[in-house]
Amino acid sequence: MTNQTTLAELAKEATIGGEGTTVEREVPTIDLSDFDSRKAEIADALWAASTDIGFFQVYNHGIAQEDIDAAFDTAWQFFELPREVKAQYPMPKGTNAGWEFKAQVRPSTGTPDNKESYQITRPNMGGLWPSEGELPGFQERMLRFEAQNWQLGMRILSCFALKMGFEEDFFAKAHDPSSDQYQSTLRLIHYMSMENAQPEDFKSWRAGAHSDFDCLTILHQKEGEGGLQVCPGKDAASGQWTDVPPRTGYITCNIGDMLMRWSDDQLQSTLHRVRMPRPGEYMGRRLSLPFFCQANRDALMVGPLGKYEPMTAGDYLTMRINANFAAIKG
Ligand SMILES: O=C(O)CCC(=O)C(=O)O
Ligand SMILES: [Fe+2]
Repeated sequence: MTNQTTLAELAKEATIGGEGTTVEREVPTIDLSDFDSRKAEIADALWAASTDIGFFQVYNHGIAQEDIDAAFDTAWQFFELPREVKAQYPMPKGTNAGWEFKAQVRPSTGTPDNKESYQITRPNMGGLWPSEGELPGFQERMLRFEAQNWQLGMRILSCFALKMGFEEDFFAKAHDPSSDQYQSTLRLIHYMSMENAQPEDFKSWRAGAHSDFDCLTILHQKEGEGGLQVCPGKDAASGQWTDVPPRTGYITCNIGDMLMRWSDDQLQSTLHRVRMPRPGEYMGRRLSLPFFCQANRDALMVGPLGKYEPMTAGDYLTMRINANFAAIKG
């Protein structure tokens, strides 16, 4: 069962690398204001969006816009550091920590994404923080932003817990940041400017089609820096993609493979990608800040309907990463 699932997930990615067509679809927007008193209603809306398209945007989400803007500014300060400085903090293989440059190859495309990224996974940051001299305040600001995202992620996951018949703090316990088993990740991404690019450069992808491995992704984007497209499950074979334009005040969220399995395939992990800008669109650099809620390595995934064998989140991720790697090599 386990291996079949992995192969099915990979087969889904490998057949979906083409351009496809663009269609309009509605991505639900969900108001999180008065969260505690409106929780049942919010949980219904989150569940409806996530059992259907697997993507939604939240507003009145509790993270101050100035904190999001400051996180983007700080991320840009990092990417502007000289290459030799960033190269001191390379991502160790098989981890989600440190800096990589055009190194993430997707099975769907077989080519590296046209981006650089820096990832923060709390327990794995030894030797990977830029020094205070190189970038003052970076570590402190980014850890604070990571915690704000964790908070929002756990609020949303508490609604899924409610719907799945678990205790409301079930997922917060499974994503405990004080444990050395913690593996949730804040990623800073810089997609390079295409202002002086050659026509053939536009044939690659900013991020090739993929589904996320995690439970839930909280994705910060900047208005005017679009490109994210989604392709919901039942339409994946038809290659019909839908633009999700970023809007100030809204945070885009999506279900990942881990929560799809954990929910016995009730919640949908949906293919998505970041396309290149088209003629007439903004050609400059694009930044995004996704936070991946990945349950701690020792968290045991047992679905409410018992569809799959119990498995730890650590084993699940290792299985996915190895299968991805094999698919790329094959
Ligand atoms: O940059 C984006 O908008 C999406 C990034 C993404 O899908 C990912 O890093 O998994
Ligand atoms: Fe993604």
